[in-house]
Amino acid sequence: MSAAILDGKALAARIQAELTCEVQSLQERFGRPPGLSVLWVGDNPASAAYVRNKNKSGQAVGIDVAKSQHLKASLSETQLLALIDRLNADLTVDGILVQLPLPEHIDSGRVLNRIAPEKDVDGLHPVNLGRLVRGEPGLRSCTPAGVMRILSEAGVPLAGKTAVVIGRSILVGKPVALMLLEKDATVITAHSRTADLSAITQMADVLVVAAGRPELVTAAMVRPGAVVIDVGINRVTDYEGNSRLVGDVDFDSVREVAAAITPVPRGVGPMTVTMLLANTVQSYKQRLIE
Ligand SMILES: Nc1nc(=O)c2c([nH]1)NC[C@@H]1CN(c3ccc(C(=O)N[C@@H](CCC(=O)O)C(=O)O)cc3)C=[N+]21
Ligand SMILES: [Mg+2]
Repeated sequence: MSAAILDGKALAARIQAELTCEVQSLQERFGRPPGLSVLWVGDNPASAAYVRNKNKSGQAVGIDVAKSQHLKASLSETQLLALIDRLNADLTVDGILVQLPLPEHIDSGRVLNRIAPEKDVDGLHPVNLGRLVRGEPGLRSCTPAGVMRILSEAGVPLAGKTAVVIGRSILVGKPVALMLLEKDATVITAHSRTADLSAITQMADVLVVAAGRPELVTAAMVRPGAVVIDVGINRVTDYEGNSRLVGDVDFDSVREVAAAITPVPRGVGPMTVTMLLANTVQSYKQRLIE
């Protein structure tokens, strides 16, 4: 048996087409497009492609990304906080995203706390994370939201199922575990200190892998018929010196045992970007009403 491939890129394209129509009609009704400012500080090479995708896709659906900025690595924390204050006060900006990681000399917690919660399209402000914990509506982090959308579009049942999340980051592991719990899954969070990871992962009906370790999950760790969502994105160089992207899941072996699996690239990554755009539109509409 070979798993169904959950095509995140195709789903992303479909949702972005819907967003394009919606943005067009919002623009006509309210006289301005939704605005998104992506702030990229320094030159972390991994961030370049992601930031480019966010701005390019934003523009493609009609979101105004003119206030996105690439800032020099020597920018002080004080300068970054002052910039966020200006964007918070700017009525044409509906969404602010500070690309992580930030340079060492900047405290990312303090920066994320400064973003107005109603413009926090990354869903990382304590207010939005608190709303998630409490099961209240609010802006939800993009990668976890993308994972949940892939599962719902594929019709994967969650209530009463065992979901295992590998990884406990604030960007992915913790919020996705809460979202799975909200859908009545029995959720286990495994991480780098978990004893006998394989025994835990073999329990999973749904396995979400956000460990940040290339091809950590092999076929022997996966229960036959499980649904596997690979959040990892790692650039590796093979013995011939060729560079390629791999996930945290050994795709070629796991696809032989899983019922369904997301590829890397073209899996979760494009959905992360799409959920960012959806959050920006949500924030725009919310801010119009309030
Ligand atoms: N504040 C913040 N919010 C984030 O959401 C955030 C972040 N920081 N830091 C880094 C991670 C990573 N991330 C991705 C975005 C797009 C792709 C993406 O477009 N991937 C494509 C192409 C990948 C490629 O070709 O390099 C794919 O998987 O098919 C992947 C990963 C957002 N992140
Ligand atoms: Mg860890």
